[in-house]
Amino acid sequence: MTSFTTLELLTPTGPVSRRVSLAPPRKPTESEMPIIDLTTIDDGENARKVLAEKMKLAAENTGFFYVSNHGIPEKLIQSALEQVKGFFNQSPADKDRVGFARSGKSCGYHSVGSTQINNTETRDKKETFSMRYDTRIDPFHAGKTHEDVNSTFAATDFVWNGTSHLPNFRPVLTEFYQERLKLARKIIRLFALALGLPEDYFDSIVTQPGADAVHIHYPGTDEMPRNGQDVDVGIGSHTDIQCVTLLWQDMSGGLQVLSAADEWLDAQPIEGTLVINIGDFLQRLSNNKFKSTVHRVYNRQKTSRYAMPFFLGFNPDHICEVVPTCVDADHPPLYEPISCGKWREVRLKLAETGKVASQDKNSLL
Ligand SMILES: O=C(O)CCC(=O)C(=O)O
Ligand SMILES: [Fe+2]
Repeated sequence: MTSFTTLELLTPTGPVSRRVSLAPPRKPTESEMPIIDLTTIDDGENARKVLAEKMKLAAENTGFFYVSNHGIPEKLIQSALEQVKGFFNQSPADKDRVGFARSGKSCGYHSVGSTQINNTETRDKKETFSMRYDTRIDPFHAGKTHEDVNSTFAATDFVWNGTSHLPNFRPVLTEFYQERLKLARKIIRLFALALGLPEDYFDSIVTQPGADAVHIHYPGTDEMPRNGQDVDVGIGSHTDIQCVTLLWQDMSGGLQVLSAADEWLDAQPIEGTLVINIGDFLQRLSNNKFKSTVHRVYNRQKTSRYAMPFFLGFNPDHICEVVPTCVDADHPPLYEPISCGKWREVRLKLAETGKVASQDKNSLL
């Protein structure tokens, strides 16, 4: 008989207790995590409608799928990985020069164990280097003068100044960020089609989006802890906050996705693919049609695991409501309008403190 434990999870409607299987993760079925081939993504709207239909099925099922032929050169991904390894191989003091708190808490370095995304699991056994959206590197704004809408220019300059001794770190990570931003904008167009909307429906609200790139190192483990205890979780059970996540993972394995039946699925790495998943904000806008699904990572091997997720949100100040195609007399909107920036802030505060400020309570409805 399957046995279960209970985890507290942060969901779009606030924290909930959820029954979760203790059985080892199983392989997902084809429809739980399909592979969608993006070769035809630039071939015209009819070709994109075919892709969008496949994405819709995945979005309504587990909210997780793989994409192949996504157009980001493998060579660029491998160069980014080399740079990221070089960064993490530095001394703790060198990494702390670009510490998250020092940068103004919007980008930079988090050390191993400094975060705990889920309070019912262990601290997260990972270290990260995060980049935030910066208009100056957005190909969409090339050749324009820039206003610092998010007040992050100083923070991003701070982290690049603190890594300038790693000569290719900034240019390679910037190029990789730009490629993912372009791909994420194409993917959000496919999601618009998948929601029965015109494909340019979201275009005007991804011009200066909340778009974060995180580079993660999960250290290996030398031996299994004694007394039947498991190793610490790499990143605890959570849902992603914004709209769409594009995840590159190395071949280590360890990413687990919670099925509708509360069982863990093994989102095994597939060479040449990215994993795409839906975040809470897109679930809100879709009136829960699209699923923002709980996932976590364990690195149980002796060697390091590396992963590089990219999170796309909308322009932070734009107030968004449930989209018209997901509302009718039988399906009234389940959520109040809110901006993606405010939503992110409320969710991060909730993750940090376990509480929502009373003036923000309505935002979580
Ligand atoms: O490392 C991974 O494969 C996933 C990381 C993740 O879920 C996250 O950063 O939100
Ligand atoms: Fe995640």
